[in-house]
Amino acid sequence: MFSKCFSRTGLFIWGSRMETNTGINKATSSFYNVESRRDSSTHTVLSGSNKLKTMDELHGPSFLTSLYWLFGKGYFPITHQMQIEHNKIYGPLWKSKYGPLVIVNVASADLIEQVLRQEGRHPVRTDMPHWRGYRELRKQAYGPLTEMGAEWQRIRSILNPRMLKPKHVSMYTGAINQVVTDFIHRVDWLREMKGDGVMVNDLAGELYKFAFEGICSVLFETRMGCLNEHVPEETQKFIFSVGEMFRLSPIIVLFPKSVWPYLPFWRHFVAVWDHLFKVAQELVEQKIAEIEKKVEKGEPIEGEYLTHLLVSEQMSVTEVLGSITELLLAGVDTTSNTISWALYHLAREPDIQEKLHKEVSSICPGDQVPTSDDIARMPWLKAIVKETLRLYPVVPGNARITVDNEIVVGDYIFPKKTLFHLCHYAVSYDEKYFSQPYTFRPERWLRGGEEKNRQHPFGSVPFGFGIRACLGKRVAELEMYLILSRLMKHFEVRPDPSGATVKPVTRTLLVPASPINLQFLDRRVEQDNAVAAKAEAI
Ligand code: HEM
Repeated sequence: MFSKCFSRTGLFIWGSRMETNTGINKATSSFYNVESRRDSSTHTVLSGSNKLKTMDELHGPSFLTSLYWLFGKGYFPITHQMQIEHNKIYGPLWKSKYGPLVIVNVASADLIEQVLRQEGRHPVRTDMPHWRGYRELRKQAYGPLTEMGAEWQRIRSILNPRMLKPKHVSMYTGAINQVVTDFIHRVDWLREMKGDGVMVNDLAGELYKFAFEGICSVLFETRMGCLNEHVPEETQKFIFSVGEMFRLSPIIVLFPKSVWPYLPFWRHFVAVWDHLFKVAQELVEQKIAEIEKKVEKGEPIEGEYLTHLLVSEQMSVTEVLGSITELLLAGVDTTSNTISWALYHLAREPDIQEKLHKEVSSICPGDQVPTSDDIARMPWLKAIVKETLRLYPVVPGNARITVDNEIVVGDYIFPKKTLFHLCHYAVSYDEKYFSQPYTFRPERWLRGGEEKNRQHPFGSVPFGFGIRACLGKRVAELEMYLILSRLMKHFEVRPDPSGATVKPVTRTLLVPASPINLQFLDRRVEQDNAVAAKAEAI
């Protein structure tokens, strides 16, 4: 039973696979001068002057030991931490057994680079049976997260340009800035109504609404009212459904597919997916109706993401719906949690916050609202986001599966269909790559700095790597930069006076284990008081 669960994925990794036409990836084979080929995974392979070991020679915890770690020692909700502990015990390459399934864990930047650089034409993370199972059940199309092979490549080639090309992404600045303005009003309202004039409780919960509103404004050019005083029920339900889907995913995969229909939480899992697709479908239908009206009236059809997808007719409406649903769900918890962690640290590190406030105020003085051009001149802001993602990579463990080729990683040769778990969280906290790894030090990311020059390019890759890397990277960055810079202009953020520290847990994604509550002190009042004091003095 456990083999299926862990095999198929998502217990603690997001995965994908490598494909090449030859047996052993060319780059690696020439590096290792691999001449003789593995004839069975149980024998050591002689390759030129190098002796490659096989997977059988790789050590690691047994099935029972792994179960003990997860459920006996309580690492199931903190599998990111288990990466660090196992790295200490077994070194940077070890295998974990779950019944007949074997996962190869990779916890060094060099070895992760080797795995990722051997990525084939159609990388796939994992087969995601539970997510794909829902789509099969409801006859829905796969999107970029769940599709594979040549079909995946086709979808990405359609979805990529308006998500990743800087000239397109910068066009979303106005829409996102309006959402930021509404978020600031909401912070004002929350402080007044619920926080004794300063506190905002459960910041991550509030930022989910921001992120949902933000991604909807990008995809649909529509406002959802998530940041109104009274949040629409549908929106609340959507955000709740995303959270439930991520929470249930690692539980569902514990069971073989054949028993899913009999599990009480499978019904709940299907219901939350139904809601995600329903919301996306309503938005897509609304857009189709808008376009049809314009066509009838002979008006030009202008618009960004969804309009372009529908008008270009490169995908069927069902395919558009499959992709839009996945973009929506990928766009909520990811950015919101990263912004929460950034603010959490800024509140605890007043010097870092002050430096950011100065940077933003000097580039955008007075009431000037930061734009994407302004952001390009804010290296401290960017360094803060990078450092936040190093300490809290939303995807703490990514993956790749070799599908139809053997590859060499380190001193080992791995057969096809090997599942590699890329332990990004462990690497982020490794002293080899980052000095004072547990300290929030954005300066390590500043260009020209000594530490930056020494950095390993695969030390922190929070958005993944290669052609299967995050589709929303540029939009996510723009959202995070625009909101953090504006919040800094308006507020000084201070920690929860109760002194509560917040730790992360892994629920597919890395999220805060408890609510992040922060004080937001109004800088506008301070500025007004300073002006008044100056006037009085004169
Ligand atoms: C802080 C924000 C975010 C982080 C850290 C993040 C991180 C990641 C990572 C690590 C992957 C896997 C990449 C790989 O396997 O190499 C991924 C995939 C993906 N992300 Fe993001 N993401 C973020 C925000 C977003 C947003 C806002 C969207 C939607 C607009 C999005 C959409 C996607 C999609 C669709 C994929 C699947 C791509 C594919 O398999 O082809 N992400 N993301």
